[in-house]
Amino acid sequence: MKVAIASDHAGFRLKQELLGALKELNVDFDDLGTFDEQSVDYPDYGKKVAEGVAKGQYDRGVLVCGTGLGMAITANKVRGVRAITAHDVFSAKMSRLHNDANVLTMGERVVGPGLAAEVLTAWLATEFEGGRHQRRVDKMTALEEAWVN
Ligand SMILES: O=C(CO)[C@H](O)[C@H](O)[C@H](O)COP(=O)(O)O
Repeated sequence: MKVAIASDHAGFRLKQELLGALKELNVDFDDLGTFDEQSVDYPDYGKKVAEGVAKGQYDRGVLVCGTGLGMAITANKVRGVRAITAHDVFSAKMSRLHNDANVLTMGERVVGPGLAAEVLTAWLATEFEGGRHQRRVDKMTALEEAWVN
């Protein structure tokens, strides 16, 4: 599995912690920035990760900002992306089992590094269940495609 990860300035420190978690998990990843705590605009980084996932360059994306919310809104503008914000393990697992979420967002101002690493680990390890959930994901995709033109 190949993962893209990025943050804005408000998520930089948590992103650095999550890089360590990815290394411990032996997950192949690219860090797409930002690379320090200088103020930047989260949509620029959300776009990079979301487009990489949508194009198939990455299997999953991880985005960190202050709350996780702006990154999720941004990533969900890109066709094919199903981004969710999760700060608990149950939601993270369910987003994979039922929603086939391909981008996880978290907020450094919301969650501590220990729990964030647990959430990320659970999210990466959980597979989509398919079945009735595939039908529902297909309906979300159809809705997205209907609004493209
Ligand atoms: O949480 C965020 C967006 O949902 C981002 O991290 C922004 O950076 C946040 O809105 C706060 O920005 P600030 O410039 O650090 O006040």
